[in-house]
Amino acid sequence: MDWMKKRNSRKQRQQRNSDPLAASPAISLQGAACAYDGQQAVQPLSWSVQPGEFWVILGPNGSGKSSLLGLISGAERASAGVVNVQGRPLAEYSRRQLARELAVLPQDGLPPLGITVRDALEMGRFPYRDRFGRESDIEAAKALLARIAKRLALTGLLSRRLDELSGGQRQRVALGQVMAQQPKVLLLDEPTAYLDIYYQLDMMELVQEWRAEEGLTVVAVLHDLNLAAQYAQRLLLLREGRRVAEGTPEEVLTPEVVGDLYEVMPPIQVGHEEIGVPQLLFRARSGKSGK
Ligand SMILES: Nc1ncnc2c1ncn2[C@@H]1O[C@H](COP(=O)(O)OP(=O)(O)OP(=O)(O)O)[C@@H](O)[C@H]1O
Repeated sequence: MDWMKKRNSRKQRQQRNSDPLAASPAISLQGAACAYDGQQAVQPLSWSVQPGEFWVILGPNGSGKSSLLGLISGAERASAGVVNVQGRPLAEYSRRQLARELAVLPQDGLPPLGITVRDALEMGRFPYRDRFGRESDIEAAKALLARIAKRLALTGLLSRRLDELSGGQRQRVALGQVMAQQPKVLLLDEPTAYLDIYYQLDMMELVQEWRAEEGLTVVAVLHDLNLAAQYAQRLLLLREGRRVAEGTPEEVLTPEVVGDLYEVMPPIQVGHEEIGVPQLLFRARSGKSGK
């Protein structure tokens, strides 16, 4: 029987090798740049994100983080180079095809519209509807939305209008909407910007769980370095549209690198006993607070 096992594993290897997507990064940039009216917001960048990885992009205001997400999502056209998603150049995707592969959760989530939570979740299914707005398997779609609502504790809110929800609840609905889209890659642009600590952790935990269960690839822009250190497997640090560092939180979030990047006093690094990742305490330039 050994020969059979060997033959099967050889066959599997060959199948993997002959499948051009099998070894593809989820996202790859080759010299990709973004410019507005000739001003470079992202300098030519080559960068790869492997399937299932959790990346966080960090950098000061105006360093090109959102522009980089825009390049990956196709919201911004590359002024140079190539962007591939799931092994295929962005330019080759139709809008619907891309929406099945990649979803974006913006900073302000969903606006406080008069539509219900149920409607908002259903809107996430747009890449799977035909031109008459029908799903090919209505029952499966209903079951999916019910699972998502349960998971996000939205079941009791399905008939509520978005303008009757808190900002934190609306951000949860926004996450539910992108979950309904069933993407393989999720881009998050400061998803916790307007949330209190409870909802910040809640949002990051939900994304982390989704990633762990379904092998989702995640790229998030965050301003909170300590939150980034807790969730990211890898960090990309930008300044003036250029990569200044890349690596694990332990490798990258050193007091020197962070102090230099944000032009602040090098923060005090404390090892968090429970979670085992570096956490940073910032201090005013004078070394005193409140002055
Ligand atoms: N639509 C636009 N038109 C012209 N310039 C733009 C546009 N969007 C961004 N920029 C410029 O590109 C540069 C990078 O901006 P970007 O928003 O990508 O930075 P960021 O790191 O996401 O900033 P922040 O942390 O403040 O959100 C900035 O100089 C900004 O002024």
